[in-house]
Amino acid sequence: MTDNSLHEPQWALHIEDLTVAYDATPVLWDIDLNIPPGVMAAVVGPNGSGKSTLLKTALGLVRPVAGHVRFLGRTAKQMGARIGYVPQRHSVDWDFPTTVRDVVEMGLYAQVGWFRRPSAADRQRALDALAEVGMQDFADRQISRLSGGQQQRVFIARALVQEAPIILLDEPLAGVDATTENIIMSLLQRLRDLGRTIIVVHHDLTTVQSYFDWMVIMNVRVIAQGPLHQVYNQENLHAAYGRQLAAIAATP
Ligand SMILES: Nc1ncnc2c1ncn2[C@@H]1O[C@H](COP(=O)(O)OP(=O)(O)OP(=O)(O)O)[C@@H](O)[C@H]1O
Repeated sequence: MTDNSLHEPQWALHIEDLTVAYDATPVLWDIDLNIPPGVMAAVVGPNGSGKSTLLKTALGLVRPVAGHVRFLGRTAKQMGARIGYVPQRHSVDWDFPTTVRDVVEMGLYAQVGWFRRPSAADRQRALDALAEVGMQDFADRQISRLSGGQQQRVFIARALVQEAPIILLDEPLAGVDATTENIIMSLLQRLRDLGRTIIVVHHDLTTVQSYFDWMVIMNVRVIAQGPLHQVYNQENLHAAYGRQLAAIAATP
């Protein structure tokens, strides 16, 4: 029997009946989610509400108990490098001995093949991507010898060379200064304006309205999802954050 609901190419991200547990404790429960192409979507919710797990499960890095995920109608595996992923900074082994240039060139391998060396033109694309994020002067620096904000920008440059239509970022603004925040957000907005879909786990409710046009509010379950102006309201935020809300944001 074929299930046509699995193939939903009109959605950049389509998630159905997704349940995920760590050690028998459910951390995502019966998630149904649709994000259309070409939006800049914030995924918000309190600490431990399952935001990172949602991204990792969508990418196939965590195995769900139930449910399925499609990007533009395809599995994450079928999409391969057509999904860019910028993981949470603390989840990356920054001591791995590699240069900034190498990290960005890794984004090219899916296109040029693992066994072919990148051509001069490919390498130039990597440098161009570094220039886009203002990191061209750091190409030969060891990745471990960068600040947190600089590391994030390098990972974004890698997503840029992948030319992925969908980019997932897990708290790209955590611990970065205002200048880096501006560089990252204007770059992401430019990519969105070019038609890419940007999905960002975001912590700061005070900036969510200025940066995003789509929103998913979650706490183990999805509390609300849709265009930001429809979803960002006191009732939905309260349902997700409860009493914490007053402490973390001035809400509408
Ligand atoms: N590998 C793991 N093994 C066991 N439990 C885990 C694991 N990863 C996350 N958890 C738990 O799953 C829940 C959801 O975690 P997750 O990191 O997805 O939440 P989050 O919303 O991204 O949190 P934060 O905002 O603090 O980054 C938390 O209770 C967390 O402790």
